[in-house]
Amino acid sequence: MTALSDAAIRVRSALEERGLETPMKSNNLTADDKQARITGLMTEMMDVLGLDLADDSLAETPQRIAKMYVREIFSGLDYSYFPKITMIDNKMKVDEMVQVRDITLTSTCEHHFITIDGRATVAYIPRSKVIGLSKINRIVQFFARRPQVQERLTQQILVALQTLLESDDVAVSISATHYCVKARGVMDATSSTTTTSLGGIFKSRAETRHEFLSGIVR
Ligand SMILES: Nc1nc2c(ncn2[C@@H]2O[C@H](COP(=O)(O)OP(=O)(O)OP(=O)(O)O)[C@@H](O)[C@H]2O)c(=O)[nH]1
Ligand SMILES: [Zn+2]
Repeated sequence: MTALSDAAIRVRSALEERGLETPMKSNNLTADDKQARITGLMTEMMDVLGLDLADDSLAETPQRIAKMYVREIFSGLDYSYFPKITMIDNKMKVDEMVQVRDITLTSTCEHHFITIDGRATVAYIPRSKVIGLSKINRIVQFFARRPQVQERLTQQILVALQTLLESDDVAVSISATHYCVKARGVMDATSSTTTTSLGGIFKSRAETRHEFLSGIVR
């Protein structure tokens, strides 16, 4: 088992304290154990659906799905995948908003295990430290790689950045298409959902909120 980074530990406890951690029950399975178990379960599911697992195109699907869940689309359930975070002292005394727009966001709806496809915009006002820009995208990606509801995902990104930046002045907005809405059920192909989480000055000061929200192109 890989030791967790200090950043991962701090972010996890901040989410736990605020009741924002993804509901999980530890089962002490290693990643390999998880892949083996899911492979068996997917084999059974495909069998129940009446699919022929002897077919050369289907034969490896259970293994593929197990690997995809554990190592890719649900890897954010495991804090050993939390990105390495680079912080730089704010020697240049930046005190205006830093905004990263249109971060590609691909997640999975926890109600239907189907894709959520969207974009995130993240902003913060630097205090003593600035964060390496790509780390913002990586934090978004980490929390997106879980079964999610969009509201929790938005909050988790906010709290993770507040914790790392040691500042409340962070804002996150996500606009996304839920394939559980688009490709099944109500079958609405055009609607999208926007969720916003504002902290510190983004919540308390109308101009800052406006500056952030007006930069988001929908
Ligand atoms: N608030 C919220 N709801 C979500 C999200 N993703 C999916 N849902 C909704 O979760 C709800 C689950 O409702 P259910 O009635 O149990 O599921 P369902 O019978 O498949 O419902 P339909 O999707 O309406 O066919 C649906 O309304 C989904 O649209 C999300 O990120 N946030
Ligand atoms: Zn859904």
